[in-house]
Amino acid sequence: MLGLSVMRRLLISGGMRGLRLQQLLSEETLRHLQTSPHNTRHISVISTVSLWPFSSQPRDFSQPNSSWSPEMHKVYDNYNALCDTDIENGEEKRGPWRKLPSYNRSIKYATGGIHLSKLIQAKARLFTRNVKEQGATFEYVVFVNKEEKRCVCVFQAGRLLEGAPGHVHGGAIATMIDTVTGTLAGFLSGPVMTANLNIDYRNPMPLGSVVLIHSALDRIEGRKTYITCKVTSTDESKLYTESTALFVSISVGHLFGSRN
Ligand SMILES: CCCCCCCCCCCCCC(=O)SCCNC(=O)CCNC(=O)[C@H](O)C(C)(C)COP(=O)(O)OP(=O)(O)OC[C@H]1O[C@@H](n2cnc3c(N)ncnc32)[C@H](O)[C@@H]1OP(=O)(O)O
Repeated sequence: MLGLSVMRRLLISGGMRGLRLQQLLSEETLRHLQTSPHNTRHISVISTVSLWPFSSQPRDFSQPNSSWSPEMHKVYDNYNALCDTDIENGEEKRGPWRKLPSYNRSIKYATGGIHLSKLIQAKARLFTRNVKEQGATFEYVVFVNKEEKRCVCVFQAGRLLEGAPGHVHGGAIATMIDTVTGTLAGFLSGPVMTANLNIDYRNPMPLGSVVLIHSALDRIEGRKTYITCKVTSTDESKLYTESTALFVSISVGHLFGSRN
């Protein structure tokens, strides 16, 4: 095993494939973290700690896999095509749509001070990405439109998400709504937490369905970001749920118990 000083030199020289926090967060989240005076101390602690240098590239769960139904593939392909880069007069032109990568945890194998050890638990996993069997629970990909301040998630509900017989559990649907609205709020406003989530369940969602979760910014008032959300069939003819969500911007210190 390499000594710590050797590993540190390899990391500094860029000779290893160690991942940094900056590579795992969206540009917007990092910008908010770095510009907020509340976060300066925590981000400087976190960002200087490289992750375990021998870890491989984390798996991006938003990539197609063999559990996806033909419908899931088709809708994914349609939205993915919107993310293509065009070449105009020799210049790369990027449209407003972007596919977001998705990992099963945000920070891996970091070592550090008391703040990090409180936040980072080696065995912690993102709730929606913690089942190894592909297709068993939450299969989803989020596409964001930065200009229109909205996003669309393509979601295939696996068999382990059963609630009412043959149908998706209301809590699993709520989880996906929280995830998608939270992703949009975080994309637009930086670090946030869900303060309020209201859901009207309009129609039962059959297990194995592929649905679209449409989420859009309603308004931002100071620290409050209000998001609306609708879950529909892929042809948008059937409405499964309607919801509204409130996210409140937090400082990183809030996660450590600070109210400042
Ligand atoms: C990092 C990378 C990760 C990868 C990501 C993967 C994506 C996954 C995405 C997953 C996403 C999953 C995300 C999750 O699941 S987050 C987990 C679920 N959420 C929580 O645990 C949050 C718990 N609550 C709190 O921590 C605090 O209460 C918060 C932070 C929300 C506010 O406490 P704070 O002390 O900071 O603020 P404040 O109390 O002064 O309030 C501020 C303003 O807000 C208004 N207000 C507050 N609450 C409510 C309410 N219920 N209805 C209406 N209004 C409310 C309040 O009146 C005030 O308004 P105004 O007086 O200013 O007008």
